Amino acid sequence: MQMVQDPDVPGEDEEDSAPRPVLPDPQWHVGRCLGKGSSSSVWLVERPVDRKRYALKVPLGRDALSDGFEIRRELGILSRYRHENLLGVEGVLATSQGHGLLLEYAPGDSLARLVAARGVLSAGETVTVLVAVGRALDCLHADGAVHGDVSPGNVLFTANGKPLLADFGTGRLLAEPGRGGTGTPGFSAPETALQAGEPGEGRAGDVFALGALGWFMLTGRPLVPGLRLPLSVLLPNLPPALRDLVDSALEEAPELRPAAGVFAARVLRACPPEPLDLLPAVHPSIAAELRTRRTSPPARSRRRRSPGQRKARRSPRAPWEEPLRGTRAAPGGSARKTRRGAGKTGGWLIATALLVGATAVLGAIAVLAPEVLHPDGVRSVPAAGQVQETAPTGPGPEGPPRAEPPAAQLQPAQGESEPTPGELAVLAGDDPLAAAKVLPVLRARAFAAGNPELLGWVNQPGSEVEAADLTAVRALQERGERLEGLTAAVLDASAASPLSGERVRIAVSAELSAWTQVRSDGTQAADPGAEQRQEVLLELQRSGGSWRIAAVLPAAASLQEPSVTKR
Ligand SMILES: Nc1ncnc2c1ncn2[C@@H]1O[C@H](COP(=O)(O)OP(=O)(O)OP(=O)(O)O)[C@@H](O)[C@H]1O
Repeated sequence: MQMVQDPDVPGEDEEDSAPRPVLPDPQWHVGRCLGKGSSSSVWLVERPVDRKRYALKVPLGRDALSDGFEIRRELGILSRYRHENLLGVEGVLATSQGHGLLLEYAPGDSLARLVAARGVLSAGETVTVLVAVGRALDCLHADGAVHGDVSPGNVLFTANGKPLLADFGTGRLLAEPGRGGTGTPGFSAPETALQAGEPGEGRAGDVFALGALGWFMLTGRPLVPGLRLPLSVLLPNLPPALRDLVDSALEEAPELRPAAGVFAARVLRACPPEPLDLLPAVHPSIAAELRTRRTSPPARSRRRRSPGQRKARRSPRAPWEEPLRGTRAAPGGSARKTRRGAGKTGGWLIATALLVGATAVLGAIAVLAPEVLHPDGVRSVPAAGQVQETAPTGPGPEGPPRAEPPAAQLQPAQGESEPTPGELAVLAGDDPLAAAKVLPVLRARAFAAGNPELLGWVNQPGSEVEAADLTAVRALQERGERLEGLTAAVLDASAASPLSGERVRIAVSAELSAWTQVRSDGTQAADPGAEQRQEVLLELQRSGGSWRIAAVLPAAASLQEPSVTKR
């Protein structure tokens, strides 16, 4: 399985290198390091007298959080925001490294670590996270507050698999003075840098980040801003309603994005939520505590139900809202344990869950992202009523892609596999502005033909944009599909950095035509894509005597030099 290395996930060594805080108050015991961010390390602390566990977030620089009075005042404000999907802020503790924030402990670790350990999540698991984070944001937005850094490192899980949105306000408390609030690359809205400091405007930015979170969970990668392809290309088996909702949250225009609460409610209706399989990501000492692993495949009763019963089932609930297995409602509404209650779940549950959980995860990956399971080989995804032959692709992780089309009908038409001599001359020339006008055209042609070979001329080897494009075009190629009619026209290209040197930035205004996603037999495979106008910043790199795209950034990134920075 392809592991995704996320910048939010600290390695073991990195965590070990964080200085262990000493607490003057003897009633606290400091345990293992839970994680390390850019400005703080987080430690498990326990109060042996009542065995209560918390997470203690301590600044990495001693100067931060030195003013205990100011911190307590701010915490007073933060503690106004209470929601079941917001990580609780419990208080302040003096440590050898300044004041630390006492937080609710989330044993299930972070979404960043989960995706790094497992790769893509299933549609149902994605729904579980999106609904929770959407509801937490709705709570903040209703009070005029904005989170500002919704990202996988800031989504944590309880042992029940309930997602908790973390770092609301506390990130700001611990950050060094002068560090901006532009969010995390891949999760910040195109307009974020432009709107910094404008109160109220950030709500749509939070919704964009929520959509980017959905993209991240479903594809296993952060969004590459700019010329983004629709999810229908990458994940044709995704429930269309969920796909459309994620796309709607990622709309370029903030006013077109839904409100967080509306988004959460619609996502919950779009696809049944599933409990998260957290086991691969948690610390070994936590495995026995987890209550989230699936003990059976998503249940579908074969019994016929009356229309009334069907209606009752249709009211969707997030998994953490359901009564735990082994509990039933006692008279008076409270839940009490049955003979197979909590604490007796033991080895059989773990063993069954390991087996079923692993199968479910692999199944989800096979359906949603076959390239994750078969990075170098074609796994055919038959269209409705069709059986396709499979054939191996070439290896080619480095340099121009060498994937071979699996069947004769997938061969690109003459002239679609290479740039024209005129285009080649521009790419090899001295004018990056001219190259910036050709590269998006070639890129669109690669998608129109379902031909990854062309991308070897377009994207810088080893770049994120190359990986994302190859994944998408190979997915199309495997299915024998193409985006018929897709063309790109660059309306304007202007320098966003000095044009001397081997790496330059060009602001590009491009228009993508409408297209139809068609199978090799000409039938339509997904809803047609609409024409779109996009403003992006292309980072071009000249290597091997030719200009290629090294990164695609939101247009707003031109305001930040040298690249988008994380708060
Ligand atoms: N309450 C918690 N319970 C369990 N683990 C936690 C908790 N808070 C943080 N962690 C772990 O520590 C990691 C780092 O925490 P966090 O991201 O809050 O630090 P940070 O300094 O704010 O990071 P950044 O500024 O880079 O966003 C998290 O990704 C998570 O793995």
